[in-house]
Amino acid sequence: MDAELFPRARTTVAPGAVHVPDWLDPAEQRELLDACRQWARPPAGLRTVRTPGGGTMTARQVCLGRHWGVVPKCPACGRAVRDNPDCPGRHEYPYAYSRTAVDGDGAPVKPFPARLGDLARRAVADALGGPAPAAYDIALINFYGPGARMGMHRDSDEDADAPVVSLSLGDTCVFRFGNTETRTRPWTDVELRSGDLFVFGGPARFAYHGVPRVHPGTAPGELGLTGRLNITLRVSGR
Ligand SMILES: O=C(O)CCC(=O)C(=O)O
Ligand SMILES: [Fe+2]
Repeated sequence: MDAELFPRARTTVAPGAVHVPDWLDPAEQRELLDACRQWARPPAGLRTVRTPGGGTMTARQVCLGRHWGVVPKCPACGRAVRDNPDCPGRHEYPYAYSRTAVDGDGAPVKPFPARLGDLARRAVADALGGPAPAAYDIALINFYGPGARMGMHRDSDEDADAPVVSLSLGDTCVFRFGNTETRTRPWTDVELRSGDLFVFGGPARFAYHGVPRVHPGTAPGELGLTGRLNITLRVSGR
């Protein structure tokens, strides 16, 4: 498998953005994968995410705690998205969090397990040091099958600036971590492998990032996963 002579080093990719290789051991990875398989079952299970322009994302997703997706109505004022420029809500972009799988089967989203909150706090403490916020309450789990990728975007639908915690399982990917101003360069490409942790908070919290490539067939054989899973843990602030 990974035959490096030396363990991969932890890297600060930008102030507030830290990559910790091999943060989850093989047993923890398997346990998390088993849990993801349960969470991916209906109701409110793994779904294809629609994009505002009528397309679909190539990574499929399941949410815990809050459902993230395209909403036809603004959660702040109840009017059609893009239809009320005076609203303090999120009219500029029709994604939002809700309690049900509004763009899926409509079922209530599964609860956010307390142990994922514990994991998130441990991750923040390990990666960034210092105290971690208590309030982790959202998990977005993305499954990358053959050819799936994710375009450059910011995680900006939360009402909190707590660090985002990202855990990777299965195939290795190229994770592109950019800047807070534009979705273009400068960026840094980081290889995320099964068990790796990436945390972005502080000045890096709202940086653009994406997954331009997943390397098929690179998952550790003993994990038993074809493809890649990424779990991001977040604080909704609501
Ligand atoms: O798959 C990844 O590593 C990144 C996922 C991501 O950026 C997101 O879910 O917002
Ligand atoms: Fe993201």
